[in-house]
Amino acid sequence: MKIAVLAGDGIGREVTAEAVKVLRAAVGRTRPMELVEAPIGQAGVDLAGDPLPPATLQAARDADAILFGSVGIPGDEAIPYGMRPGASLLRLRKDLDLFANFRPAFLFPELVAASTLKREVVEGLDLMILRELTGDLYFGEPRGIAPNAAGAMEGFNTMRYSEPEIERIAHVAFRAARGRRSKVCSVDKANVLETMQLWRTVVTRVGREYPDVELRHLFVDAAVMLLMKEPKSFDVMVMGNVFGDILSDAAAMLTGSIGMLPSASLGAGRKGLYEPVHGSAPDIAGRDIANPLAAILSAAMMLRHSFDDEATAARIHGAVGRVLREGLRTADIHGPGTTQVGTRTMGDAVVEALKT
Ligand SMILES: NC(=O)c1ccc[n+]([C@@H]2O[C@H](COP(=O)([O-])OP(=O)(O)OC[C@H]3O[C@@H](n4cnc5c(N)ncnc54)[C@H](O)[C@@H]3O)[C@@H](O)[C@H]2O)c1
Ligand SMILES: CC(C)[C@H](C(=O)O)[C@@H](O)C(=O)O
Ligand SMILES: [Mg+2]
Repeated sequence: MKIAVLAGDGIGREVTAEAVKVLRAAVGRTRPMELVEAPIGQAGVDLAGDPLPPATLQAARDADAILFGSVGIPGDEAIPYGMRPGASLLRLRKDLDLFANFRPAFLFPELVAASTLKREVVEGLDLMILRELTGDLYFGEPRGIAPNAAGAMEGFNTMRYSEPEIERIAHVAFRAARGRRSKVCSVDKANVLETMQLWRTVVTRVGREYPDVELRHLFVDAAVMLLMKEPKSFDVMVMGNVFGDILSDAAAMLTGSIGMLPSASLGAGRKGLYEPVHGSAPDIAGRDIANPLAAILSAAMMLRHSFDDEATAARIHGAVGRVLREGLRTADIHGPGTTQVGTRTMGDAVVEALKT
């Protein structure tokens, strides 16, 4: 198992350290594991003058899987695109053609009280947001800021999806649904945008190859509303890059905290990039208070998808559940009757729970 560890910036470093700790403890001596650490994001700029240094890209290409933390620094939205920490992650996803981003929103029973919604609305929640990750406004050309014909500065980005790009993510959605509750909800904005009109046409056509899977279409505005109103009515929700970015953070409120949401970015093969959905959280970085469970659960997804080790993945999931049952909580999910702990203590507790 060759794993590139790209911890990045801010709390990315703190939570990745805990994920690595848990990974080492869970895998133990059962398989040889080589961890290759490399800088990315602002850490890449500081060390090598590039948010994605060539050596880091090479380490990611050479690895069987990538464990990613988060990238970003305060005010980075003002940095030119190429040098912006976030651009490193986008380049990596594109270079490795990791087009299918699985963002499960699963509510641990112990965290029902931490959810923003009422118990009956969220109890037992288990939905999968599948976000297309290498197209859309994120990568469409032309893009930029330039003077327009009237001499005013104009910012522009292009929403683009080709038929093959939509087809491949649609197939992933229907196949994923077959292993779950056989329902796909495709989220678009076909009532306004041509790109999304094509999206709906292609998803509908691909859906005919999966007559056993129920297909429903929603416009993104209604989808967000229904996600909050009746989240348990969904199974797999498939959507483009931009809507997936937004809806997955919204889903965090159903599961108690963004610190609970892991993700897997996959391509055609077994290789994947695994990262918490959250960012570098500069507001809490360096204080040992970030929730490391999303990163730890991302490591479990890595074992499942890249190394076909369902048993160890399930052990990690079980250990997280046990720690929550014991009442341990980081600040973001802390409430009455629970014990607040820091990032490192939470990681240690998961390692301990693996032994029982
Ligand atoms: N995948 C990534 O690397 C990624 C994802 C999102 C944002 N970012 C970057 O991160 C930086 C900050 O962005 P943001 O503030 O919009 O989003 P963020 O996800 O970093 O933080 C949003 C809020 O959630 C909290 N939070 C996030 N993760 C948490 C955790 N594990 N435990 C407890 N609380 C947590 C933060 O304290 C903050 O209040 C920006 O530079 C942004 O571009 C990176
Ligand atoms: C940091 C940023 C580029 C990234 C995205 O928008 O994809 C993040 O928000 C995410 O959700 O992974
Ligand atoms: Mg995001």
